[in-house]
Amino acid sequence: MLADVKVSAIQMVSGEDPEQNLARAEYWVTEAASQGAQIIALPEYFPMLNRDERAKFALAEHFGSGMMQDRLAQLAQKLGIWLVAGSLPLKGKQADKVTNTSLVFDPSGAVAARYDKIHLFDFQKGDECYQESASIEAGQQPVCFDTPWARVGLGICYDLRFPELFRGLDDVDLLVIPAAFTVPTGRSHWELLLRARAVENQCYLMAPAQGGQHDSGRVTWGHSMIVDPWGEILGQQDLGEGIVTGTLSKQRFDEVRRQLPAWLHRRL
Ligand SMILES: O=C(O)CCC(=O)C(=O)O
Repeated sequence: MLADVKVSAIQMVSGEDPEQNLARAEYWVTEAASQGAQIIALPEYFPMLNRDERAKFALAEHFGSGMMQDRLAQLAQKLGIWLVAGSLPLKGKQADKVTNTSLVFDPSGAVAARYDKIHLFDFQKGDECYQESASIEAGQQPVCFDTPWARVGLGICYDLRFPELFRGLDDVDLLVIPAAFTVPTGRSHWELLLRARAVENQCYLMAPAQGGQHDSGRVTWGHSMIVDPWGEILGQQDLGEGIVTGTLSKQRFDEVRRQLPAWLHRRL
């Protein structure tokens, strides 16, 4: 179903102040829209990247109401774009957990999709230690949604390592994977995994990331990227805030699947 469309991945270096981060996100999304992007995606935890789990709980909203969701809906509506709002914490079913959720707003400001991160990042290497499973309620459902140009599948950060999640989606044209990768894993695996997911699914992939030194002391890998169905990198930003824009081309998409019909050769 793909039709040509411009898309943008926003890279951020979110600090601890949600108001400041939201304002930066609004600025960059507006900038991307002014460059003609119709589908714009923010990174994981764009409203706040913090080591303090309690701050995440304080920020979490109920699904369907709250300042962050209102601002994002208004932004999508004002600009007339599809906004994949990276991820933000929403209140979970369990009182002691939140979800790590990507909300998608359509140009009317309505929520077109909700994806809760399925695979939780528990990791220990040197100084870097994360235990997402202690505070995050895992999602259960793979999610994709349709825009007028493309069917889009969603994943968040660590999900990138689980190819079966994306293979299970219904023939998407574009994968959007907001992230905040660590430096050691990013250096070794980020580009490799992004390009592999694009090549094996023969689709476009856009990965908006956190990238740089954050107020909290955390450092993230960045390298936001747009990859085409052949695995070529259409654009990337190493570190710091900015926009990566690219055009999804129907001609290129069809050509890759025609020349190398691996998608058709799957043994389901
Ligand atoms: O998979 C990785 O290496 C990083 C994942 C991560 O940072 C996350 O899911 O928050």
